Amino acid sequence: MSTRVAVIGAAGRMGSSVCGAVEAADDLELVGRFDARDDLGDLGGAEVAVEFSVPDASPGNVAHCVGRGVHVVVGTTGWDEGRLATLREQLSAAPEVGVLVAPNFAVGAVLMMELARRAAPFFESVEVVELHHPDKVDAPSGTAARTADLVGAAREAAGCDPVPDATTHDEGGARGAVVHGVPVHSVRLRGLVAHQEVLLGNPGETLSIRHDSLDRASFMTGVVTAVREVSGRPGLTVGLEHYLGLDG
Ligand SMILES: NC(=O)C1=CN([C@@H]2O[C@H](COP(=O)(O)OP(=O)(O)OC[C@H]3O[C@@H](n4cnc5c(N)ncnc54)[C@H](OP(=O)(O)O)[C@@H]3O)[C@@H](O)[C@H]2O)C=CC1
Ligand SMILES: O=C(O)C1=N[C@H](C(=O)O)C[C@H](O)C1
Repeated sequence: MSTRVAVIGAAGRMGSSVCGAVEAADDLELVGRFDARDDLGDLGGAEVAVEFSVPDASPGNVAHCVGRGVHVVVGTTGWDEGRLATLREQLSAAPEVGVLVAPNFAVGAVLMMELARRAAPFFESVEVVELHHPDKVDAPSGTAARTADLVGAAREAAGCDPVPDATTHDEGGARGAVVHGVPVHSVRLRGLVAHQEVLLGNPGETLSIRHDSLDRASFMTGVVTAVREVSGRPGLTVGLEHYLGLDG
């Protein structure tokens, strides 16, 4: 039997790719495409919804799905701690529903974040550079914010000093946004898709960990895996690493 799937944000760059990936999978059936201004209603009878819209709309869309007992795979950015806490409350009233919020569905990007988290306590300096297509509306990227959070927490737990930085004058913000003590720099360039480099430095050596999504196909294996598994993982999961067995 096929799993019935609805896509929210279906006309967008990611949504349209996800519709294609669902249609190409023998065990999945695309039962609804929803976009801005559409009434989500009963989500076309879907068992699982995939949500790739815009940061301001995503929490409302996900709450709608949870309220109807529909499992959700969420790729939209902007899910800060406050939004996640509200979602956890909503899920406590629907304990059978599974929601995965993942800032990046590319397997290589998940590995990049994990490698950066593990490497960060061994270096004095760490900075994140994310590079994306110029139609992206949010900065820093969700992946960069998550990477900086993981790296910052790992360094805190290991008792690392703050990253060294003698800057005293930065009126233009050239040193980037600081997330969990980690400088994050955002590049927007025509021709790019989604790229990130984590730079680590010690006296006499540097380590660069880079991931490149050259095509949105890079996200589809992760999305389809999540669609297949989300109903078996009730409650809130943050990060695809938990579905890939990388959380041990
Ligand atoms: N987790 C991951 O692996 C990835 C995450 N992303 C994230 O996914 C999100 C979407 O990216 P992308 O596809 O490039 O963006 P797009 O702008 O191409 O697509 C977003 C779509 O959502 C629609 N939309 C706007 N408001 C609503 C609403 N209230 N309900 C439903 N749909 C709505 C937009 O319609 P309209 O244009 O008419 O406003 C548009 O069609 C971003 O947050 C991005 O960062 C992107 C790639 C990978
Ligand atoms: O908007 C994008 O394109 C992407 N958004 C996500 C993010 O903000 O991290 C994932 C990936 O980087 C592509």
